[in-house]
Amino acid sequence: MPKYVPFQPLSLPDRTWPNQTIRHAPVWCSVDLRDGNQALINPMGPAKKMELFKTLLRIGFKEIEVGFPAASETDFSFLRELIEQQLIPDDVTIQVLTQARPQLIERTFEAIAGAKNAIVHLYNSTSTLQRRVVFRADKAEITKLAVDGATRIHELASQVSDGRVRYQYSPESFTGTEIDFSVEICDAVCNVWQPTIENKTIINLPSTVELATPNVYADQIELFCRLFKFRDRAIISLHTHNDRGTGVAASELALLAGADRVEGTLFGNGERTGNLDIVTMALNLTTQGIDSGLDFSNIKEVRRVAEFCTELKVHERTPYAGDLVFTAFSGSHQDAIKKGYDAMKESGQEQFEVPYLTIDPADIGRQYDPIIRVNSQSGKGGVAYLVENELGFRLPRRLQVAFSQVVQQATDSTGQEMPAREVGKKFLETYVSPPAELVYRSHKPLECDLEDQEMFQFSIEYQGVAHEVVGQGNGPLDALVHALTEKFGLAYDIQDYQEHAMEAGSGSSAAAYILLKTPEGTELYGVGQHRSLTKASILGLVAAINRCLGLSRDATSKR
Ligand SMILES: CC(=O)SCCNC(=O)CCNC(=O)[C@H](O)C(C)(C)COP(=O)(O)OP(=O)(O)OC[C@H]1O[C@@H](n2cnc3c(N)ncnc32)[C@H](O)[C@@H]1OP(=O)(O)O
Ligand SMILES: CC(C)C(=O)C(=O)O
Repeated sequence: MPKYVPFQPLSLPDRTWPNQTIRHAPVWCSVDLRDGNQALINPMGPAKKMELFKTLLRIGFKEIEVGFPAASETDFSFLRELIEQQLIPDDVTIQVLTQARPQLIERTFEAIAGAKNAIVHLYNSTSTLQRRVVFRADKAEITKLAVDGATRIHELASQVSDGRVRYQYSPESFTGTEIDFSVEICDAVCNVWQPTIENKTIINLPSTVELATPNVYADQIELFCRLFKFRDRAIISLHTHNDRGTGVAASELALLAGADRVEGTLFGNGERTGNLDIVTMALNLTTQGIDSGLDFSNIKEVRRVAEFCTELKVHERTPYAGDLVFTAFSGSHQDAIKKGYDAMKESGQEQFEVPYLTIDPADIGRQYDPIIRVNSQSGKGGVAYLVENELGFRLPRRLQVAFSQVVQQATDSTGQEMPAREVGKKFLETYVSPPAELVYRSHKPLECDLEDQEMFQFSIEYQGVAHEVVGQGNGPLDALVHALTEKFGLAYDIQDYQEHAMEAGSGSSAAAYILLKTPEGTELYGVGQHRSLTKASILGLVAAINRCLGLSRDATSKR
């Protein structure tokens, strides 16, 4: 006998779920305070339970499994506190889990006394393996266990006069149970509970252990729904775990297969590899334009509470919530993201269409600025994005290329990420305020008789000495270049000039980008920023000249 044998899928050649699409959100039930809690190294105490409960309410859950009150005093007294302190909103139903054992069921009803709306959730395991090794019982005995439990629940519920009690039954380990037996036992339980169209029973079909690919679970759900006598009087609920890493996929496919309701936890906390991650599943719906009914607009706060209560960290790569999921390090991704945002801004379109991003981070309370982070794998797009975001400069393409090489050199030499603020600092010290041999103080126009020519006098300092220089040209930049060539022999050619107004918030100033060519043929940018466009241009030119001067200084010192 081999150690591992493949899961035998059921035969369902006329399956219909692959042709379906999800069109609306399921009913959600959070099981954070029960399945999530039972899997913790340190189960939550009353204060943490309360904080998590309140967070679940804020998110918008209307059904919350608050515990297994017959199993633990903490769960019991927490439930009593919720009920006695009237902390459960009228439109919220609390759910409690119990095994099919009379004393546990009785204690469960003591726990929910006074609750306006409660779901009593009965479970017993039904799989071939559990029947054989845990219960050592045949199908009839397992069915009797469930029916006896259901009967006791029905008796106790009929004595409740001050609240509504609904029923839920889970054939635990459903995925390892023959479908006809799952149907048989659920039919037997429903025969006791006698659900109606108005008062449906919840039949929860758990993938207690994920045993096969998600399509197999979908087949199981579809076939169950076809065979189950009470389908029209039942809410079919899913409860997937993530043993094979496909808990979300399994629930999504099973919704296609006809399920109505989904149980899960925030960020997938739960037994072993966890329960279905409700945050991921809900936000997956959001990205399809479907209102999930849950509010994750402040996902950071939800994550903070979940991490505090569970003492488990949300992994950096967790969909939507992880630290790194809105971060692109690699150059081509950064370039594409920047272009995507620019295109959306230009077109003013509503539809969110940015390469590599499935959701607008702002919709879940995350920020744009950490989207792009720069390390030695980054390219011009990301670097330009950061400079624009940090400082408001919209770099011409050639300057993007040039500056990304500057950044690349720095990140290659440190082997470290360069934070956005450092990138901004590097940009300023490289292009806006490089070491200055030449300093511009002021300028004024002079009379000029020549057509299409202007003349200016510039007050400058060169190599620590103040000078007044005069030059003429087709504008102030040209005039300054001529004046400096004439006076100091600084012969640089302007190759490119670009400018733009800086956006509001940057002090409504202008930015100018000057590309100079040295007599040796090297091209260097300088950047100026000032309230006056003319001064921004002159400052950009002076910055570029200082970079050229620095280059020849370096060359001389190396000789
Ligand atoms: C898949 C799930 O997540 S199901 C939820 C599981 N959650 C928990 O177990 C957390 C809370 N549980 C507990 O605190 C305890 O297990 C208790 C209080 C419920 C029961 O405690 P104990 O009776 O002392 O022990 P234990 O859990 O070992 O009981 C196992 C017995 O219950 C039986 N049993 C297990 N599940 C069920 C069930 N759903 N219905 C009836 N009997 C059951 C087992 O067959 C076993 O019987 P045996 O003692 O005759 O062999
Ligand atoms: C009690 C059931 C629903 C359960 O937690 C599981 O099967 O994982």
